[in-house]
Amino acid sequence: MRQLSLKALAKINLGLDVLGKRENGYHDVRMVMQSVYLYDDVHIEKTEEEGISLETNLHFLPTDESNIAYKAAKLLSDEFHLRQGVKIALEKHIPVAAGLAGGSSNAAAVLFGMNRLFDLHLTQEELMDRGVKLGADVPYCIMRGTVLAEGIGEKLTMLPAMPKCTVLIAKPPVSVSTKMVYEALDAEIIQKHPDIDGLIHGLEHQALYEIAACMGNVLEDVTIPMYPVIEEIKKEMKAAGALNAMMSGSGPTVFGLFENRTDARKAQIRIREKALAKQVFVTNVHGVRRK
Ligand SMILES: C[C@](O)(CO)[C@H](O)COP(=O)(O)OP(=O)(O)OC[C@H]1O[C@@H](n2ccc(N)nc2=O)[C@H](O)[C@@H]1O
Ligand SMILES: Nc1ncnc2c1ncn2[C@@H]1O[C@H](COP(=O)(O)OP(=O)(O)OP(=O)(O)O)[C@@H](O)[C@H]1O
Repeated sequence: MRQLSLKALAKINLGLDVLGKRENGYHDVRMVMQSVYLYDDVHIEKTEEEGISLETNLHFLPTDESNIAYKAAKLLSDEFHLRQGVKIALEKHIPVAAGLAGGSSNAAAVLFGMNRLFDLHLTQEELMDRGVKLGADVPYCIMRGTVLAEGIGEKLTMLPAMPKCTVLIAKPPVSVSTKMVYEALDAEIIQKHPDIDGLIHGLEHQALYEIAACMGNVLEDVTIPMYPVIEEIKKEMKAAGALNAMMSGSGPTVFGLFENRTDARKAQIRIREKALAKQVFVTNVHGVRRK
């Protein structure tokens, strides 16, 4: 096999709680993660000449070592002293710096793809051990599906798959630094912890209303005061019939869960008309078939 084309899925956080802070600045989290059917296309090709080359359709993204997909390729290439090179093409659709793990998902796809192309025989767990060196969300992006993430996000437990529903995703035109959001959280007292156990209970009982009611993200307290547009988008989604709407990750993207695709479409149009966000996608949760 010389080349592979992979779908690097975006994630949303159905629940995001922060439990404490470590000496290295990272935070202990308890999160329920969910893959959605919004993805970047990642093409990976093995080349005869050594070295890594990367291209992308987004002119503002770096194509050197500072691209996390490049870092992923370098990590495996160095560790396994690969004699052949790799050519990566990223066709980005996932909004950037959005709280949707776009970069992490690209890195996960490169680790997964190179493991196949170069016959490295790494297990999923071994790939995830390498992934966490690149970013806290990368191990999850390798595992995908509905997952409880603990530790700094790398301790993963599979959960029952999210019941089918429509997900509306809206990224307002502001960019948020994850590092800055976590640092700003340190100056705050967390007012209300989300009900992660309630979310898990809802998933176990396939109870979409309970899941929606238990959604919560402590990082909203940091990001929403900075960007009130997030709250406005949440309100639009709820007014259009969303079971609930919330910020994903460190933001600024908002997602809403809908039982009805027509309502999600209506909300999409209103959000665009009111110029709250241009990047608005009607999509679905992505179930992952387990062996
Ligand atoms: C906000 C989330 O996306 C929710 O899924 C993740 O917790 C962040 O995952 P990520 O972007 O892959 O995180 P990394 O790239 O490893 O870290 C970016 C920055 O976020 C902060 N960070 C990240 C994860 C974590 N558990 N605690 C942290 O404090 C650190 O300051 C770090 O410098
Ligand atoms: N392959 C990549 N795709 C997107 N962004 C990348 C990539 N490589 C490096 N970056 C840089 O990483 C930063 C964060 O981008 P990304 O889209 O991964 O953020 P995010 O959606 O907030 O991720 P997370 O939810 O994991 O915090 C951007 O400023 C971008 O320039």
